[in-house]
Amino acid sequence: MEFAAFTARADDIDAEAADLAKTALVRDLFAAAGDDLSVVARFVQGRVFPAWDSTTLDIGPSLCYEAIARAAGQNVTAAAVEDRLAEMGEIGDVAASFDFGGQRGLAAFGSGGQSNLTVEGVDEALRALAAASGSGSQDRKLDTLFGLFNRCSPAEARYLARLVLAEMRIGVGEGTVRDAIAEAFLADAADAAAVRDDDADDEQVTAARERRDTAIETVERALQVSNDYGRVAVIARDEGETGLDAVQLEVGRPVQAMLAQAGTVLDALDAWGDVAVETKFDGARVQVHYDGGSENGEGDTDVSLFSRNMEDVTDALPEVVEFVEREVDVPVILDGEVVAVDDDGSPLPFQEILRRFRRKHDVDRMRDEVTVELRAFDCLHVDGDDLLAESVTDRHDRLTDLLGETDAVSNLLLTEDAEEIEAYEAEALDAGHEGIMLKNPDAPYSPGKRGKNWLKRKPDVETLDLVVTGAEWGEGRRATFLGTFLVSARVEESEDAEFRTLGKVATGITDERLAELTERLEPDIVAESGTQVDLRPTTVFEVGYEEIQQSPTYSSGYALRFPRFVEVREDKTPETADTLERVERLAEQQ
Ligand SMILES: Nc1ncnc2c1ncn2[C@@H]1O[C@H](COP(=O)(O)OP(=O)(O)OP(=O)(O)O)[C@@H](O)[C@H]1O
Repeated sequence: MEFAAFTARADDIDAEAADLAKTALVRDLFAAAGDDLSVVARFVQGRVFPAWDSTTLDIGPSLCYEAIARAAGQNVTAAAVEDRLAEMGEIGDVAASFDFGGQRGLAAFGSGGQSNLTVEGVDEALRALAAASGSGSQDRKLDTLFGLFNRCSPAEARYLARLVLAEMRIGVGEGTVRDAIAEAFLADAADAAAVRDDDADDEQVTAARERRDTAIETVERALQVSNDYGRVAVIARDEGETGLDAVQLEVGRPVQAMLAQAGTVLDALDAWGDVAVETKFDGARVQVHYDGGSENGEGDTDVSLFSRNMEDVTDALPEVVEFVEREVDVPVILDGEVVAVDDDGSPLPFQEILRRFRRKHDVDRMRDEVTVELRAFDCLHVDGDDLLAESVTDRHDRLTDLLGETDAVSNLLLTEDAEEIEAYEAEALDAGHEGIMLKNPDAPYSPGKRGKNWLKRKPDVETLDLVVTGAEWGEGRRATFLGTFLVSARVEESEDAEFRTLGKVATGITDERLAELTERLEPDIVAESGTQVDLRPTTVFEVGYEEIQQSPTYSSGYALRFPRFVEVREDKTPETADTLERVERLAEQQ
């Protein structure tokens, strides 16, 4: 395909505002792309390389301005290009505003005022440019880019500049490309697309939409698995649905990470009954690919580690590479978090992992300063089996089969009991983790999706300022601390400060804080029975919660679900703490 033909269609796509009509134009472009289909499917999104490939062109804006300036002629400097950019606001428009290649339409172009650039030629040139490395590589990049601009018509220059800086600005996102692939090459979607434009009756339109949606899902799955729009477009055209269904994960090619939404324990229990609960590790997401140790040439590591953005971070994390090589002997793709830990394996603050995560220099020196470890929580592939469609629990079983029940694997609790979740959360927070994740135990792994199947437990929106009226001594290593605090609301009308109990708070308090609180509250103990103590009301806690429930357990007639310690309200006294009336009001508003 001529590059000029591609850019003319890009202009048409840009000019079309309606989503469906835009998709139809992209579909027609794909249908006309012939041998260049895979490149066109990427270029249309401003990509030269597939998403799984972390190769970059490594062309910064200034190199691009310099190349444009050179192609624009002797009197134009990079500074002048920048000035024009400040005026016009967008590099494509700037590139299109210059007269490249001397006598446009004569010597520089072939017959008919066309440049002789092809989509394939531009792709090859850009790939060669990306591969340039070592001394003088920036100069070679500049030369190649200058050569390309020098041959461009204004419309071509507009899109070349945008392609090089990875933003096409024609309003074509991943969804448009996916739908266009389905419409161009899968019979069901094409047929459905035709129906939607007609004056068909509702039933026909619904049936057509369903056929189109099914076809789109087929494309979507193949895209999720391969992360390669070009390859999927070609498979859809040449092998149809059967070919797309056969697309498999490939070890070494990262998959988009599944993401979480904020949610509550009660949301999770309501929606799924059983909940898979895990620690939320406070580190950096990492996807581990290991080819099982097959022969792959001298000294090459066969473990690759990718960040959440699919950037290759293998060299920064040698401990994780060594761990995988030591513990695993089959091909795998694992999902997890890499955390910084102290000598006991306890988690260190998030800032510490940032000192290691993308590091390119001094890795060995930093390795001595900050120790990192893998915490795997999911398993996408083991020894030839793709597991994306399996449930959370089955995938986790495969993970423990692989690595055993060690610190390197999340400890998954399957429960329908809110109190068990509360206890799990308390333990996770005590151990210094960020919190908990709640997962639908039956859910598949949906790459790139921020769906409702993974919830990160939401911080409490509403808090109450409650008086501490009792406590319990802890157990084991915490036997000398007050560990659980009974919190109460003030009865507004009461003459002599009356308080009604509302719940027990044990979650969200570090050991250090417990020691402080014990020291502070011990003088207030007025009665003791077993591990339980009554306290003179002096101290106000800010307490978070998920829900207020009617309950006979406490004297207020209410109970807080998932109460959590937030802070001591040093600025409040029991007289200014929240009242039972406020609690009642909040309970009604839920
Ligand atoms: N057990 C776990 N299961 C899934 N994700 C976990 C787990 N432990 C830690 N995580 C991390 O939690 C992230 C989701 O939580 P969070 O939303 O706080 O992450 P973020 O990157 O700060 O924000 P966001 O994902 O909303 O952009 C995951 O991407 C993963 O890195």
